[in-house]
Amino acid sequence: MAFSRVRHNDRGALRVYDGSDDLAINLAEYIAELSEASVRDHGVFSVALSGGSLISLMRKLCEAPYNMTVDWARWHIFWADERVVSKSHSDSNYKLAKDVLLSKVPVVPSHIHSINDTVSAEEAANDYEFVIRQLVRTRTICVSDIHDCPKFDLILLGMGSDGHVASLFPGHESLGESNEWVTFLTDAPKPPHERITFTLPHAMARNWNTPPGPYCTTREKSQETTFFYDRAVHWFDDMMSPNFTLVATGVWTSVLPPSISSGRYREHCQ
Ligand SMILES: O=C1O[C@H](COP(=O)(O)O)[C@@H](O)[C@H](O)[C@H]1O
Repeated sequence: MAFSRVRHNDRGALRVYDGSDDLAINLAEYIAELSEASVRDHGVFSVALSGGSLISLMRKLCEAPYNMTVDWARWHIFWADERVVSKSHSDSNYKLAKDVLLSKVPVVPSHIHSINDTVSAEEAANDYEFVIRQLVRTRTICVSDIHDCPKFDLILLGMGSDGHVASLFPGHESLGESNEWVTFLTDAPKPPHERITFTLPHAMARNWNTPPGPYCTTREKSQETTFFYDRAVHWFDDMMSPNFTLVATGVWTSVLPPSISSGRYREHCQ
């Protein structure tokens, strides 16, 4: 059965699927429904992507019926994190999304808000925050009801095997940044070392009374030897906040704390 109808959770949700295909089918349906609801509500669907395995999990959006039924012209695409490399570099999150998804659907090129790849990491982060501020001002991106902060219609976050989401790495000093919406790293533990990323409050709604919008993170891989469960586990409190949906395959949920994997968050999808 499909992912349940889009709704705003009053708590986080965990949705577990049998395998990668099952997850991808349901993720496409979830995104398509959210796109439709957002366009109906305010004429735009603003979505912030990550890189990595998340992008291939979005593959079903290029196929029928979504390639025809989604209102692609209303999409505005952002990146929750990006590696500071040229857009044609194989490490570029933009290139990955372009190759796998964006080149296959009729998104308006000027609605693809990629980073400036010709400047330093610090300049790219400042520049990207400026772009987002302009689009908040014109209400292309909605604004939080209680803060003057962006409220994307969807932020899609993968999770690395070391527990990082966007380019927020467990234990890294950039986690302390709370004034900016976008920050930069020049020493990311995972190469490439130069990156920009939404900050933790921005990406995960921590410290905000009202979460700014729906969040979805995906994990499909099985438990890997490199997965430091104890390093990643501190995210889960943030993740399971209202509006956060954690989408995973059954095999991965074996590494989740029992309170999340079998408890109050779990939604039954079949
Ligand atoms: O470096 C990154 O890794 C994460 C996770 O990637 P995955 O391939 O392990 O799923 C990704 O979400 C992030 O955007 C990217 O910059």
